[in-house]
Amino acid sequence: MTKQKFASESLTTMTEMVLPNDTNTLNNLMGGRLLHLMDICAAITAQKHSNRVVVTASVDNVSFSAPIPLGSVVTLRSWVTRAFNSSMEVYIEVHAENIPAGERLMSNKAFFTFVAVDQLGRPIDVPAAVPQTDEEKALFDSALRRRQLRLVLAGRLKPQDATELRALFELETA
Ligand SMILES: CC(=O)SCCNC(=O)CCNC(=O)[C@H](O)C(C)(C)COP(=O)(O)OP(=O)(O)OC[C@H]1O[C@@H](n2cnc3c(N)ncnc32)[C@H](O)[C@@H]1OP(=O)(O)O
Repeated sequence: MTKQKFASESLTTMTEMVLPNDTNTLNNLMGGRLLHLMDICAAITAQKHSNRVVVTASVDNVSFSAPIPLGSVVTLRSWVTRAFNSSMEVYIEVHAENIPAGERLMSNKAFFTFVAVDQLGRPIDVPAAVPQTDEEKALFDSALRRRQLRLVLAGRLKPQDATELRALFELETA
């Protein structure tokens, strides 16, 4: 298997129009529908990086700060920020556009974690992700901190073992 891949090789873009079936009673895109689209786009990204079947292991905080009205064009863009052993962190950002009005805003961004699995659902190692641009490098550098935070919150890592978080809060290591 390839030992490493550029982050840009996993770049995925998806574009959808918000239709009546996607909306709530205020004619805005349902949050769950948006999460579904984000999950698909991010999963394709993780597949591109690993060339494996992938499963969603976790989704970090997603905020819905502005409603996305019926008729908007939603563009999702994602790439693998960093790969660990079998898991990959995927960054995804969502833009909503009113094309006739010439308006475009970033509506959401989030980090998903996917795990590559074999045919029996067992985790399997993936290539390292190599960042190239400044943005990719910044997200790569901060990925270990986010990984430790989500694993602590999931009860999979003891807070005292979260070295990056301890350094962030300048806690004593002794
Ligand atoms: C695309 C989709 O929507 S798929 C459908 C929704 N998702 C699912 O059904 C997944 C269900 N969950 C699972 O199958 C399992 O819990 C798995 C495959 C995610 C993990 O399996 P485990 O037996 O716990 O494996 P293990 O403890 O070895 O962990 C494997 C990796 O998952 C990571 N992981 C496990 N849980 C989490 C979590 N909550 N958040 C982030 N990463 C996690 C681990 O850190 C590890 O990463 P690493 O290999 O890079 O170090």
